[in-house]
Amino acid sequence: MAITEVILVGGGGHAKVVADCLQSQGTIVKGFFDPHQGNLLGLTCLGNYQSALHTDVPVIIAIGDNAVRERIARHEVKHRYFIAQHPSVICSQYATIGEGSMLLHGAIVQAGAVIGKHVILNTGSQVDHDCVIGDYVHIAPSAVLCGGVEIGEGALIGANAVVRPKIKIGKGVVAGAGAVVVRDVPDYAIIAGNPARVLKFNEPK
Ligand SMILES: CC(=O)SCCNC(=O)CCNC(=O)[C@H](O)C(C)(C)COP(=O)(O)OP(=O)(O)OC[C@H]1O[C@@H](n2cnc3c(N)ncnc32)[C@H](O)[C@@H]1OP(=O)(O)O
Repeated sequence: MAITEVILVGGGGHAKVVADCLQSQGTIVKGFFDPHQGNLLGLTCLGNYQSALHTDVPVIIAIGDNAVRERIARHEVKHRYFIAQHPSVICSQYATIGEGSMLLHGAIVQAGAVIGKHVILNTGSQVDHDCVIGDYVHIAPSAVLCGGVEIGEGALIGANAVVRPKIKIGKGVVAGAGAVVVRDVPDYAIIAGNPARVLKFNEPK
């Protein structure tokens, strides 16, 4: 089997988890691009984000911040994007996964789910049947999306949140850690609690 090489864009905490995930799936992480040139599991820093424009090795934008990940994907880096999928992930053969997405340790994706581009399905998150997840979304650790949930572009579903079946969550929404989402959520709302209520709204992009 051919050994795949990948380069990460980003060198923070999320990149650390993604690098570990990639190595666990047998992929060689050649290094990372990061303006801060931090220490990432002993990997080689290859320069800042601009340097990433010049690589032809497949890339993953391993940055947890949805807006930054989107900005880099849209404007700065034009690449072949790789999908990270830890060996512990359970992903239905009837699900589709967009380029650049990261399915981290223990995530579960069920039949009929459609996952967009550059999405993070973080540790132990669950995306059940027929969910539709927009580009640049982050489903945080242990969050649970019941069947048929729709999540708009760039939303963050916080750690351990639960979303009831067939709920529609707008773009740019932030659902707080532990939120229990029982009704549809408008674009850019920040919600929290059980049942989740709107705290305020983010500025639309
Ligand atoms: C690997 C990883 O680390 S992935 C990381 C994933 N990230 C997360 O899960 C974090 C998600 N973010 C949150 O939960 C945040 O607390 C947010 C977005 C809900 C709110 O953040 P902020 O806008 O900064 O609000 P702030 O902290 O000022 O709190 C505002 C009020 O909401 C309450 N509140 C904040 N978060 C929550 C929450 N998760 N559940 C219930 N209430 C909350 C606060 O107690 C406060 O109440 P008060 O006004 O009565 O004092």
